[in-house]
Amino acid sequence: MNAIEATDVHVTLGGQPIVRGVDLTVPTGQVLALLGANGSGKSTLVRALLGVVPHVSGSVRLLGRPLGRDVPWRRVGYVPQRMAAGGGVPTTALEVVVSGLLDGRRLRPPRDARARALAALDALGVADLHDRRVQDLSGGQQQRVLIARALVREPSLLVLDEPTSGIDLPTQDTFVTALSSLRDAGTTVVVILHEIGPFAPLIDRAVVLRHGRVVHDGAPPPARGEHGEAGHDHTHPHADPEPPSEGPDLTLEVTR
Ligand SMILES: Nc1ncnc2c1ncn2[C@@H]1O[C@H](COP(=O)(O)OP(=O)(O)OP(=O)(O)O)[C@@H](O)[C@H]1O
Repeated sequence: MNAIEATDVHVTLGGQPIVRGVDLTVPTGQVLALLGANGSGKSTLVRALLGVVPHVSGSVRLLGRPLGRDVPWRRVGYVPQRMAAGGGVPTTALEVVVSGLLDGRRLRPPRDARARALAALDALGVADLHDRRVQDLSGGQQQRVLIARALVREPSLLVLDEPTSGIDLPTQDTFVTALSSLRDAGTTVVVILHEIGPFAPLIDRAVVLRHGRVVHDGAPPPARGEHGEAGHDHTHPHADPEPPSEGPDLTLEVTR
């Protein structure tokens, strides 16, 4: 079965065509990197695949079901682009992760929620921060908490939007380790990346977007692509001289 089947997806935001006819079939168990310059439509595409923004035409199936109520959402994990994990509400890291175990039908977390949440935090190397308020954590620590929140669901399909932007190398390595165990468990992963970097050995396939269209679909570009080589300029964080314009661009790159 395919985890994602998207056909001719078009998304328009603010009157502008942002995703322009994307076909994307992701077989179960594949680890796919979605690459492209700032503003090429990567986040918008994954949001449309998950139904967070509507697509104006085309069709999307997730885990065998048409996008909508029939999708087994409990089996889908999503880590959006960097955002304040706790907003204005004082919330501990543990609570954020436990919230990953809640869904519409379940008002109380399962009995083993605490143990599972602690294990997820531990997998990301931040178990010791479990009773700290998320808003007091650094950006990279918050990002790890959000990834733990997605992992605790043990999703069949995990979608990550730039999970490593602004986090340091040791944290990236922790994340690479967490991702490789997911891969070994047969989880389908779609990950938006700026640089393939340490993920190279884990990536089965790379899709590069430019101006809302797929311009490459196949082998991942080299980890440190040479300038001028296919894939390089689309994956480099500073390649696009145009700053991203209006929109919910939440990538506040604190450490860059
Ligand atoms: N709600 C919105 N209204 C209007 N335009 C939007 C909206 N959201 C995004 N856009 C625009 O859509 C384009 C694609 O944005 P998107 O965030 O999908 O790109 P991206 O490839 O993920 O970029 P980045 O690498 O910077 O995260 C950008 O030009 C952005 O300004």
